[in-house]
Amino acid sequence: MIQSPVIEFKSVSKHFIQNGERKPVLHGISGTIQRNSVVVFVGPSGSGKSTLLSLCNLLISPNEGEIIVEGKEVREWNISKLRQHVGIAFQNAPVLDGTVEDNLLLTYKLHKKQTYSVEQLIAFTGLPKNLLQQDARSLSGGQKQKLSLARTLANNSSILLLDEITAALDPLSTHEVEDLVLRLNKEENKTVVWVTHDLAQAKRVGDLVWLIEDGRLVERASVQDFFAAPTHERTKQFLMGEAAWTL
Ligand SMILES: Nc1ncnc2c1ncn2[C@@H]1O[C@H](COP(=O)(O)OP(=O)(O)OP(=O)(O)O)[C@@H](O)[C@H]1O
Repeated sequence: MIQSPVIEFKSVSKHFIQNGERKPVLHGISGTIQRNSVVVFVGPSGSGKSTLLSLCNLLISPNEGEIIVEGKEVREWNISKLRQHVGIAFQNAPVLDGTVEDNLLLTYKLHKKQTYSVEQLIAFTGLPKNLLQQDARSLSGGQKQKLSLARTLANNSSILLLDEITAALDPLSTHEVEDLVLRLNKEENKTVVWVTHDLAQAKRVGDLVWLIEDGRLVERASVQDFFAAPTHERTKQFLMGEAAWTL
């Protein structure tokens, strides 16, 4: 398979200023995300996973290093083009006032470009068509996530950044959202970067796993190697620690 990087992190460091103090969060992260892959970021709480994700569509900027998206440094992109190209979804999917259809049409109004019809989008998500006229705020958490993913499809984003998108969902909705993301990956060629705390989910969805600890990329491996044959002692400790939590 031809490897084609869509995101490259080059010695990326990030700190925040909190109460006048410099708080380092990421330390010289380097690595590449290949086109059409599903890369899962795992690691302890507070290790910097969401921060690394948020740098990719410039929700925040790096202090040092570069993030190259499709060959161009993020800060050189036109920001609205970057955010159209690199969609991001969070645990609580935001929906706008109005019907489900209004929510899906908003993307078209913003970008004046329609790749898929509203009917195609709703069919792709597996949501029933009769939901189109329903108030979007009345949807369940799982339905809101599917709507949010449909918006990234409407946007024609080719990279999807997903931050704990199933953390608040029941197991059935979690599996449905996973299936939807994997169809976006396989059928629509979306590259997916997925932050999760759920190692079973990482096994189900990932091609590659990155372990982030204390703002450092500790291990980057195929999902099989990560769980069956991790090379780093810290990965083994992390997996043992997580296994203890889930007993
Ligand atoms: N805007 C901010 N200002 C100050 N500190 C921040 C800010 N955003 C994140 N942090 C800090 O950066 C560190 C990394 O946070 P981040 O959310 O990236 O971790 P994470 O690995 O995604 O954690 P979790 O798994 O709990 O979501 C944390 O200590 C967090 O408090």
